Amino acid sequence: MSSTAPGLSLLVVDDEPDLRTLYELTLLREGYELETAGSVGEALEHLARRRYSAVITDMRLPDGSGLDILNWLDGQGRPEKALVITAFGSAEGAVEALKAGAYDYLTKPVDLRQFRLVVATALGRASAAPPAATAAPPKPSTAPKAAPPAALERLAGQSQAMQQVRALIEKVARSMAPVLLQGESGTGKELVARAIHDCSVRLRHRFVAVNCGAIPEQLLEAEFFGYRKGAFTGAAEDREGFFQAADGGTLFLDEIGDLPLAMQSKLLRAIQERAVRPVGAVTEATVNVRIVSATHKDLGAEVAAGRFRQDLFYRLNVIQIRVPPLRERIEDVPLIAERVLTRIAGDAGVSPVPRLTPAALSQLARYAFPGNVRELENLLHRALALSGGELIDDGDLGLPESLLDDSQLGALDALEPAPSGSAADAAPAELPRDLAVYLDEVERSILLRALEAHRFNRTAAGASLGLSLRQMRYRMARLNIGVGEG
Ligand SMILES: Nc1ncnc2c1ncn2[C@@H]1O[C@H](COP(=O)(O)OP(=O)(O)OP(=O)(O)O)[C@@H](O)[C@H]1O
Repeated sequence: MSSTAPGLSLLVVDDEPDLRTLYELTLLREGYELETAGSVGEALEHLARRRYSAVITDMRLPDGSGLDILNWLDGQGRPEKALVITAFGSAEGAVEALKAGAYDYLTKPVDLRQFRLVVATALGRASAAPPAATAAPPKPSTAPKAAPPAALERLAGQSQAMQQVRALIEKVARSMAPVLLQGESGTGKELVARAIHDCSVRLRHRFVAVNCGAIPEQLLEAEFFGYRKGAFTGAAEDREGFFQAADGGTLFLDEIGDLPLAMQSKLLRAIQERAVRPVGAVTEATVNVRIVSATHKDLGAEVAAGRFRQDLFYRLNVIQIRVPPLRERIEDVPLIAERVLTRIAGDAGVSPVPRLTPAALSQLARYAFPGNVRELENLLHRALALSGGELIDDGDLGLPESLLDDSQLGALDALEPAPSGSAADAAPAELPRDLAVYLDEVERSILLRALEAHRFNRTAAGASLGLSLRQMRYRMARLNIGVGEG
C-alpha cells in the first residue's frame, strides 16, 4: 500500500545494489521521495546539491565510512537526521555512530519492519503503536519542530556546569541514543531525563520513570514487560509493562545500578531486539522506546566488581551526562532557591513569595549539601514554615554552625593535606556547654541529612553511614526522628 509523505525526502547510501533496491522499494512504498548513492563521494555530491529529511547510510563504504558522512553533516550544521546501518554484532560501530550524532542505527541483516519504524520515528511520523505491515499509513507528526525552552528552564542555574548540561540535553534530545545520567542523589537527574524527553520528538508520548531499586526482584520481569491473564496466580487480566507504556516515548530507568544481574540480561535483550515478550505470552511485540538511565554509583566500578553486565553498560552508556553535585555549582543556589520558594509558596498559597536575606544566602553558600537540590528544597520547606514572614533569615535555615565549619574545613582539607593537626582541631572554637546535647544535635543533623539524601529510606541512609537498619532504627528512635520528617 502506498501513502504520501509530502516533503519527506531520503538519501540512501549503500554500495550493494541489491540492498539499495531493497531499501528503495521499502521506502517508496511508504511514500517517501528517495535518492540513492553508492559511496561517500557520491553521497556528498548529492548533499551539496540539496537537503533531505534524512540520510540512511551503511557504515562500510568503498571510499570511506558512514562516519565521514555524519561528520560532514555535523561540520556543515545540516539538519538532516542520520540513520546508520552497522554490521551484525558490531556494537562498537553503533555506539560510535550514535556518538557522532546519528539519530539511530540498524543492524544487518536489516529487519524491514524495524527499518520502516526507525525511519518513521526519525521523521516524527511514528504513532505510539508501531503500525503492522498491513496497517494504515503512519499518522503525520504532531510533534513540535522546535524544542520548547520551558523544558530546559525548569533546570534553574546559570553556572557553567548547568549551562553545559542544558546544551547537552538539547543536543542529545535530537537522537535515539541511550543516555546515562551520572550524579549524586538529589542532583536533578530525573529533571534532566524529563527535559531530554520534552525537547525530543517523543514529547507527545509518555515519559515513564522507573526506580529500579524499588521493585521486588520477583516482580521485575512482569513490571518491565507486562503479563498475560493467567500467567501466574493473581494475574487476573492482561497488563502492560513499562516498555509498552513508554512506547513511542522515553523510559527513564533510575538507579539502574540496583538492577539484579538476571534482569540486566533481560533488559539488554529487550534493548537490542527492540521487542519485549510479556510474561505468559507466546510472541514478542515490537516497542519503540528511548532509554535514559541514571545512577549515583560508579557503574564502571560495578562492572569491574562483576555486579553489572559490561555489555549492558556499554549499551546504556552511549552518551553520558554528569549532573554535578550542588556544592560544585554553589553559585546556582540563589536561583534554584528562588525557583523552589516560588513553587512552595504557590502550593501553600503564600503571597508574596518569601525572599532569602543576604545572611541566609551566605550561610547556604557555606554548606556542602550532601543531599543536593532535594536537600535544599527540604531545607527551604522547613525555613518557610519557621519564618512565617516575607524574609527567610539565616536563623530560619536551621543549619548548625558546626556543619558549616565542617564543610569549610572539608573544602580546605581537600586543597592541602592537613599538616599535623588532630581531629580536635576540627571542632568549633567555642566549647559546647553540654557535650551530650551538642553531640546529639550533630548526630541528629547527620542522620536527617542521610535520610533526606536517600528519600527517607532508612536502610539506604543507614548503609551510607555504615549502620545496619537495626542501628539506624535505634538511633532514630533515641533522637526522636520520625520517617518523613522535613
Ligand atoms: N536545577 C534545578 N532547578 C530547579 N529544581 C531542581 C533542579 N535540580 C533539581 N531540582 C529539584 O530537586 C529535586 C530532586 O531532583 P531529582 O529528583 O531530579 O534528582 P535525582 O538526581 O533524580 O535524585 P535521585 O537520584 O535521588 O533519584 C526535584 O524536586 C527537582 O525538581
